[in-house]
Amino acid sequence: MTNEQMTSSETEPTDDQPAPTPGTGGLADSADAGAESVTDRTIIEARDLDVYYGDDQALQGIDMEIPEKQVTALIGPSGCGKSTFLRSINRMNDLIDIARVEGDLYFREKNVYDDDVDPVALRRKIGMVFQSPNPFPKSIRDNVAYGLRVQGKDENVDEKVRTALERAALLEEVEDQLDSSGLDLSGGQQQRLCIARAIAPDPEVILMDEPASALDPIATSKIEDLIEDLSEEYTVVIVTHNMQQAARISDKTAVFLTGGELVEFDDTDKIFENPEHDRVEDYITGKFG
Ligand SMILES: Nc1ncnc2c1ncn2[C@@H]1O[C@H](COP(=O)(O)OP(=O)(O)OP(=O)(O)O)[C@@H](O)[C@H]1O
Repeated sequence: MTNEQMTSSETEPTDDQPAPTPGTGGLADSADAGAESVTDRTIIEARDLDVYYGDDQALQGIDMEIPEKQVTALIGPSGCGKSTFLRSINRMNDLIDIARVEGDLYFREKNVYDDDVDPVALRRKIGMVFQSPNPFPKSIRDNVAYGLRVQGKDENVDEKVRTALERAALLEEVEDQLDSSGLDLSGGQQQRLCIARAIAPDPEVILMDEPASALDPIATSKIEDLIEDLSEEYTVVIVTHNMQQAARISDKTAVFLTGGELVEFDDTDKIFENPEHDRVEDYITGKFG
């Protein structure tokens, strides 16, 4: 995007949207952005976003406004572009050689694809949890401390590790074994450890790509409870194949359909009880997908 294409809201600080400060990778500081609790303020906005892999288009003209400190679920049949959209938010698609993004993706009104945005700084603010739990072959403590040390946030590491484990609803279970390997935990505990690792550096947004799909029902239910709790402090965007899960835990739901189109985005209750589009109703009621 060129400067000519920028709107004034991206170039001029406003009362509730200060200009990015130096040393923050081109992004505004969360402290600057205000710390009020639940709001309907948009934190992430896609405008006419297209993503291609080589010549194949995976997302078409996506427009979406994701509210802060709420849970937004991305649902839709396999291959419709949910993970691609998730990865475009924190520029994980940059790591895929053939991926190309067109259009705009704003994080707190700053286009994350602008030249002055450092993707590594962006990923500090927008963390990610993957489908399969992937702890490092390190101790529980070092798994959680990893992100802090990488970012030079190495003061009071032990306290920050405990806080992150507590926020991830894992501290009670592992308190006496912080020096044991993260790989010795159960699958559900490993996933909560990965969530603790993601939240230790205190991001603003947590992206989750089917975080419970490899877990049993009890571990899944713990992760769902945790996601609801996390949304008091963080914005959560979650890809799920499980429609009941989306209905249970999300405030907003985006329905993508084949071809990489966002067909409907609304309050979760509206999507599941009275969707606008027949294709969404057919998908929700299991007629396809
Ligand atoms: N690394 C890649 N290289 C090439 N094509 C890709 C890549 N990742 C995804 N695609 C293609 O982009 C389209 C969207 O894929 P994506 O994984 O985003 O969909 P999805 O809705 O998350 O699917 P699923 O529910 O099966 O995980 C698919 O056609 C897929 O084959």
